[in-house]
Amino acid sequence: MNKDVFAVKGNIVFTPGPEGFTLHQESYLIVERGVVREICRSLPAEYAACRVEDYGDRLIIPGFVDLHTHASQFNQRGLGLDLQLLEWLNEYTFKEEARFAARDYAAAAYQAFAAEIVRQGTTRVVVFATIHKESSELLFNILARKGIGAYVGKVNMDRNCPDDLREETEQSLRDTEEIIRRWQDHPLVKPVITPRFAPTSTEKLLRGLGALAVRYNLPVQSHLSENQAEVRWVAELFPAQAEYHKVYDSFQLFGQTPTVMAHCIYLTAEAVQHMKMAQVMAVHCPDSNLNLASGIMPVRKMLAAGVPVGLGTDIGAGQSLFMPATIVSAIQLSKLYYVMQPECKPLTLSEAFYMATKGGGRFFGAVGSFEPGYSFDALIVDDRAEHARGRSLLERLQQFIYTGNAADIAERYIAGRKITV
Ligand SMILES: O=c1[nH]c(=O)c2nc[nH]c2[nH]1
Repeated sequence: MNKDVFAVKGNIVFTPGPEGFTLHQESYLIVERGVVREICRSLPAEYAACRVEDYGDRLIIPGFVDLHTHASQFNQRGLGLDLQLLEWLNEYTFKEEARFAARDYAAAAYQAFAAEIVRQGTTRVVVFATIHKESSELLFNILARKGIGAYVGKVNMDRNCPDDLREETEQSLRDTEEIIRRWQDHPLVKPVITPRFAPTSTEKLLRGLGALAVRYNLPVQSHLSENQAEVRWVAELFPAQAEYHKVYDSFQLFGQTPTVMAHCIYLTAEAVQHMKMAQVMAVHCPDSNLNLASGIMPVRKMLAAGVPVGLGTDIGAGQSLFMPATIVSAIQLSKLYYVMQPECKPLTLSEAFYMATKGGGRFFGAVGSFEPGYSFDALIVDDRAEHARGRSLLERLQQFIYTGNAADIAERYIAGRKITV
């Protein structure tokens, strides 16, 4: 039997669409060359000789996709969260990110970050590093060695930030291009163009980054309309643009290549339509939005308009890397929003789970589901505690999402490979 084929056996749960879960009790999932081939109740004769990883009564669910977080803010989790965005950046975040000029500091922080996201069950991550070329490349290397699927962004900033984080524009673009050339063909860890946000970018920088995105056909990540003071500031800095998103769009950084924008709280109907038309993905980061008192993303309106939405932990404005906690926060925040605006129905568990798996996973391609052709990114959840006994698979999943933690995750697979914690 081909060594590239194996099967996992257990209780398989996933969301092919946001409207509900697909459940396969005590079934086999066949993996070939890292990709899901099929799910079946008994092992077909052609696979009789293949290795079976038998997980008994445990749950097998897709690995989580964290669509927005900052590896460089891992060490500052929980700090300064009585502040709002712009003060928090100045008082805490920029000071922390300046420390990544030192290679040893960056290596230790990024090792800790990578170990923690694996432990917490995240199998794919879209992540900000800092402006520093060397330490950003450390992050690429550390994630690649662990076998994690990632888009890593060397951050670009050339104004409105402390001197020790302000790049010379041409150098910033050269450093970015160097990293692109070295990493664009890596199978799992790839570069993403990362202007921090409009206020810390000159037009020249944005123009150069948009040109790189298009020339190398690379995805883009940034922040959009997170905080009201930020939105007003962007209007002052870019008076020629009628709206925040148009700043990015006018420099080919808004859907010309696959794009994720974090937060998206204060958008006009026109901006939402633009996102739908360009299929720009919105990343909902509920913990971050609560902590920095930023506001609530109108998720239901975005979904109804046809905007693709994923979820992000947004460390260090968010406090936890555990994606089920982000799923719960997104649902809870949608319920608060519903109380204020009853026409916006709360998110269901399957909708939020979908956002944290297949919904966000589309940024990586066929990721986040167990349909044939999808990358086998999976978690084995060992929830066989007293409270789970006699419950349905769906109830067990509900309890894991609402009350579980990293200790309940027995194994992790990424692209068919078992990843060690
Ligand atoms: O939550 C956030 N974290 C950041 O680091 C950041 N930078 C710009 N805007 C931001 N928002």
